[in-house]
Amino acid sequence: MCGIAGIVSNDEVNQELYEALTVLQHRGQDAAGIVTCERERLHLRKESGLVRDVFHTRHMVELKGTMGIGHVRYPTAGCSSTAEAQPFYVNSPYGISLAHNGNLTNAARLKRELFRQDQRHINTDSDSEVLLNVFAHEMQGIGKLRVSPDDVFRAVSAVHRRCRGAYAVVAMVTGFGVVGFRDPHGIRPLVFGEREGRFGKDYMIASESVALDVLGFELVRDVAPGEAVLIEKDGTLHIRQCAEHVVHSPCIFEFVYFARPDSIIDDISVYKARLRMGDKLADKILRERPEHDIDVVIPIPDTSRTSALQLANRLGVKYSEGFIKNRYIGRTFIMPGQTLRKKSVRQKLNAIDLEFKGKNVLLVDDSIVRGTTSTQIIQMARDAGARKVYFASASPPVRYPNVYGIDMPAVEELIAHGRTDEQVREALGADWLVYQDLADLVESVQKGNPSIPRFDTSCFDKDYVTGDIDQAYLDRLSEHRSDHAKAKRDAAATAIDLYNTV
Ligand SMILES: O=P(O)(O)OC[C@H]1O[C@H](OP(=O)(O)OP(=O)(O)O)[C@H](O)[C@@H]1O
Ligand SMILES: NC(=O)CC[C@H](N)C(=O)O
Ligand SMILES: [Mg+2]
Repeated sequence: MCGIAGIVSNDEVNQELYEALTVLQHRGQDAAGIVTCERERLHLRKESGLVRDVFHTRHMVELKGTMGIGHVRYPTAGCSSTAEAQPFYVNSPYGISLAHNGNLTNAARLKRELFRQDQRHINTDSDSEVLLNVFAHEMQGIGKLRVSPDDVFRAVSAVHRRCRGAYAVVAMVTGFGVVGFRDPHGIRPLVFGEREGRFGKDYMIASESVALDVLGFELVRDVAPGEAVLIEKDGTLHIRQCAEHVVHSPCIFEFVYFARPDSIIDDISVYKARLRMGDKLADKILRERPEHDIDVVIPIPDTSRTSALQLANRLGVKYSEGFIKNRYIGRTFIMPGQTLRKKSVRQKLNAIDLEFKGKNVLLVDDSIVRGTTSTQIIQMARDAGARKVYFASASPPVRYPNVYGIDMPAVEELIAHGRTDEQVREALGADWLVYQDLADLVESVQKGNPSIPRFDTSCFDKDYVTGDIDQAYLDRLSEHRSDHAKAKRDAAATAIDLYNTV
């Protein structure tokens, strides 16, 4: 999952883009980048690392201009090399830069097409570079010196015809404006907002509404699936639906784990959705074990806190913060490589023994994916003296790869793949394991906006909303992106790119 942001303002945007990326850091910890436009000149800084490590004062002063876009990356294609940090840039036509959240499912075919038909060179294995070049090629077709909003919208329509998969995008056309668009399924989130600037309106497009809140922008609404929102450099706003067929089906995992609870996605409060997940899970526990002997409910910080609290309330059982999280360690699930993820869980979480000693504890997490967190946490609860360790997951078992921008490519890495719930319980070492039912999860989220017809739930049920995923695709994905394959590729990667401020 990546975070993207774009701002067109009356004032310099460097500091605000930096702040926006900091607020979106939970969506990507691997690399960060900002490109700004000062009249006809672009300024770029991107590098591997967290936002606070990538941008130093010397970079910030160079990032001049009143419009720009930014990106925080969590790789789901290609490798972790700095060469694949975003925004990407092509000089022709017009000088276009682009930041992408999601994952194209037909990137390999498009890459061949771009080379053979469009005579374009793609220098990395990133699907986002492919996406930029498709967009650029369609803009090339305009064949005019000056771009108009119609031209940009036509190019976005062509992107929708050629690209498959998930893409929430901000792109900047040098000297012209910033455009945000979302794939026709609206798999990844994208919102826009406005604010009264010094000489007129300022606009911002971002992955999550929390970035608008923090920067003082008023949320206007979500960018609709297939829609494009274009802000010209003078602040003129244009909006157009650019897709022919739209089936809104956002990724449900955003609500389970990725998004911040204080964000509103597709008119659904992530916080409230998580509270409802807690309610539903409590109801299931009461159904399955009306005579349960749980003494205390303990969340696994951070993400499960919201649903765990509600679950405890509903059960009428004490809630306790028995694990303390080191605030300087990031999210472990989106770290690259299993060795680092494993080590980081222990560095990140520590138990307060007295909350466990002699008690039957119910540990609650939002999800169990590889089982890295839950296996260690259960052991820590036992080491802290718990009598019984029960485990509840606010989402169903993750059994299938995600192909839309979450890096879970290889089924053999998923602890629930090929295992019954009982076998997972055994593998985790828990005394009891309860998973949320998929129908309950969907209901928890959908209740916030019943007009959304469906959600992408593919990692739970193998039903891929774009309809273009078969077993051969999943096999190729697993071969290319398993932890093992990635480690090999990352070691070999080199950086060749546009001049990068150092
Ligand atoms: O089964 P796993 O492969 O371990 O993945 C699932 C865990 O990873 C995530 O936590 P993470 O530490 O990434 O972030 P958080 O602090 O937001 O909970 C998620 O909240 C689960 O705790
Ligand atoms: N998580 C994402 O959205 C990743 C975007 C893009 N596929 C990349 O790997 O850089
Ligand atoms: Mg967690």
